[in-house]
Amino acid sequence: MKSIETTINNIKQVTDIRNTSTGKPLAANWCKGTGLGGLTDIFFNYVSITGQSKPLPLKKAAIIACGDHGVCAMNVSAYPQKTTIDMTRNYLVSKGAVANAMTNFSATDMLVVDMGIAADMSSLPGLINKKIAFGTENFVYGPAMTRDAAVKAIETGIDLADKLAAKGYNCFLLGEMGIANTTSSAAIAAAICGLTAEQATGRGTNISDSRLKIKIDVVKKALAVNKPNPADGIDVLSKIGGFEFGCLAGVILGAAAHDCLIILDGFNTSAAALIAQALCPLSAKHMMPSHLAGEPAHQAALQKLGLSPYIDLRLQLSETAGSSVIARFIDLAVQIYDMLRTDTFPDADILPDPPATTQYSLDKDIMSTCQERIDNLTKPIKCLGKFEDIAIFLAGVLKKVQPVMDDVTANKALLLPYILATSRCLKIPVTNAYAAEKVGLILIDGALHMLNDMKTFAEAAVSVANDGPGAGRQKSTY
Ligand SMILES: O=C(O)c1ccc[n+]([C@@H]2O[C@H](COP(=O)([O-])O)[C@@H](O)[C@H]2O)c1
Ligand SMILES: Cc1cc2nc[nH]c2cc1C
Repeated sequence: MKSIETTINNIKQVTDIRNTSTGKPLAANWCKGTGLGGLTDIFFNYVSITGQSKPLPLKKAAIIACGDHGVCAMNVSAYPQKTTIDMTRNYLVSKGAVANAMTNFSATDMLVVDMGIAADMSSLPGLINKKIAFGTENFVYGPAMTRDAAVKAIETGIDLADKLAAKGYNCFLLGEMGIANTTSSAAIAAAICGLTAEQATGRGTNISDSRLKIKIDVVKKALAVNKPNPADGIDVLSKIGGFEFGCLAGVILGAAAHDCLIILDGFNTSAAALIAQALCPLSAKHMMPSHLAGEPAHQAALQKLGLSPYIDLRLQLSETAGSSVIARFIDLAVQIYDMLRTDTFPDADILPDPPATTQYSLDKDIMSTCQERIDNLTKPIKCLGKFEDIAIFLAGVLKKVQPVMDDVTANKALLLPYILATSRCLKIPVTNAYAAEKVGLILIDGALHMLNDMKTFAEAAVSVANDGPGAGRQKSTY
């Protein structure tokens, strides 16, 4: 197993390939296209990080690190701690979680790692057992883990990345599962970005106002009791972190040392990234952001990392939902690049701003049945924002609770204005009509993967919410 220090020593600076002699032909080919908006940055960040002179499609691995948190005892989540076990089973047995749907959507191989679930998981087939302890200590009273355990968690992630890079993976998507871990990530962001507990703490799994008050107080106490040193990533991780965050920080360092791309996801993956950056500032240059999550400190965390999100889908999760979208956009950008290089990119209109809209006739009953199903899929309620809106809209237009991509293709002429409008989730919109249609269809494909690949709480035997808007709405019998 490689040490943190050896790994860090192998991480190189990333330079924008457009400023190098290898990159000039790439830039010249790409410039033949017009109206490619945010795809331009996505494409050049990918090739710059991976140092490719002939851009290739991605070979993607998702690492879902799972761990429990002693701080769960403070009543800071909308779900019982057992949900960490339930969801880990769901990834591997029922295969009905967001991470299953999204890795299907982005053709990503998924690995699930037990870094510290508070139960014996040894009988679960497919689970990579790297358990460090049965959950962290409650960091309100003292450090979450020892310094040695923090180092071990990071080195576990480095080792996973080393092995995957040796198999040819060049892109890493990060995911995590751990009830109460947004209390940890809020504390990490507060410590490293210099935020108050109030600024850093959000609703996580969508907790009520009363739990949010408790959670803010818990973060305040954790910072006062532990006094993490923001300049020392291991100190921060050991005092207020989680085993899964250590693993993901290690994956980032290991992947960066192999010139691989790391695509961040929600707030929790940014907390892991802040730890990696504290250990090795250069590692942040190997990361690409995806979406802006609902947690209030996500913006500050991304800013500290020097990143600006490409999309806003109102997602509140780190289960590869945002990173899968960016992975699909990279694959699209590589296809477009190939067409530009070979002069086969179709002539396309430049769209007006804003694009044309259409009034659709919507079946409200079908939409509310679809909404109920989505609320009962194994995820915190309302955490998939725009994906949920897209699926419900399509159900209403196509008059089918669970439409599929073939239904969209069969009704493409009708749906085209909606498809083009959907493409506008990119912060720098694509105005080329050909590319905008592809971008819109990718988002629709993601939404329909969520709707059709995910299982309900009852089907996957996952615990439902006991607080916030999910309580009562999510049913263990649905
Ligand atoms: O990463 C995010 O942006 C994010 C935001 C809200 C919730 N989560 C997920 O919800 C769980 C933690 O939420 P909580 O309320 O239990 O702290 C954990 O399993 C995360 O994967 C993740
Ligand atoms: C509560 C909950 C938290 C999660 N975190 C990641 N996936 C999740 C799914 C559920 C259901």
